[in-house]
Amino acid sequence: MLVQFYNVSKVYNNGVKALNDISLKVNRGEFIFLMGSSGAGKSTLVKLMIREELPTRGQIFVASRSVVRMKRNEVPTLRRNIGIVFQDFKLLENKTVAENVAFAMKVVGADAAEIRTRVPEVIQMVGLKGREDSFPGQLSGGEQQRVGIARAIANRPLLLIADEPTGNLDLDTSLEIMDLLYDINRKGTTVIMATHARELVRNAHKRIIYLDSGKISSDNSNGEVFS
Ligand SMILES: Nc1ncnc2c1ncn2[C@@H]1O[C@H](COP(=O)(O)OP(=O)(O)OP(=O)(O)O)[C@@H](O)[C@H]1O
Repeated sequence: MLVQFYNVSKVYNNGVKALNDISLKVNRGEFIFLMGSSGAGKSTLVKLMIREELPTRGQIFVASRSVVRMKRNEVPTLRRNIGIVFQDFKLLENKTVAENVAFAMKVVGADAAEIRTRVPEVIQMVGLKGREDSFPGQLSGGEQQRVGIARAIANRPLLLIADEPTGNLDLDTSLEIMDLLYDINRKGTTVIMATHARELVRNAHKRIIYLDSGKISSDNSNGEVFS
């Protein structure tokens, strides 16, 4: 078991109840779509997993460690085990493709030799060989998201969280990004992808968790899309 939520609720300081008694388990190796309308609580669920927010009630475990009881000095280890891909890429514009990936490794304390071998490896994996020295501004949206994915997997995370990763991309490019995420999942990384894109989820035959007003309204392993 990689992620466990037990009766988790989150009430923000302004009184908004973003999550209401959520329980869920994620096995190692799963690929999960997280769906639900705007405000349903998807981002809150993600923030709790990476301990950017703490729950108001309930327990959360990631890789058997309690995220709630975790000491401050254990948070970097948690975050190293989780790679995150953002809708708006969040690349460093004044760094090249290779430097963006290398930087993500440097900040978690990887040594120079490790960085030298791993950076070309992940760049190749995401299909950007030959673009190492390009800057983000010289790349298409799809290519920029590939850099975002390369950076997220550079430290070999147990879990990859993609928050609306295709939100800024056209359908063809989105499908290419999906193939890349499936490929990463096949190689063993657990993937949780929050999305509104029904056309990507439909026929994917992956587990879909629907949130509705802070509750899980369905959790379907067959990958059936409900209206
Ligand atoms: N930091 C915060 N402080 C107060 N309320 C918040 C905060 N973050 C989120 N909320 C509220 O919590 C609820 C759930 O928001 P959340 O961002 O988790 O939804 P979401 O499903 O990710 O939405 P979207 O699809 O638009 O990203 C919303 O009502 C939102 O306004």
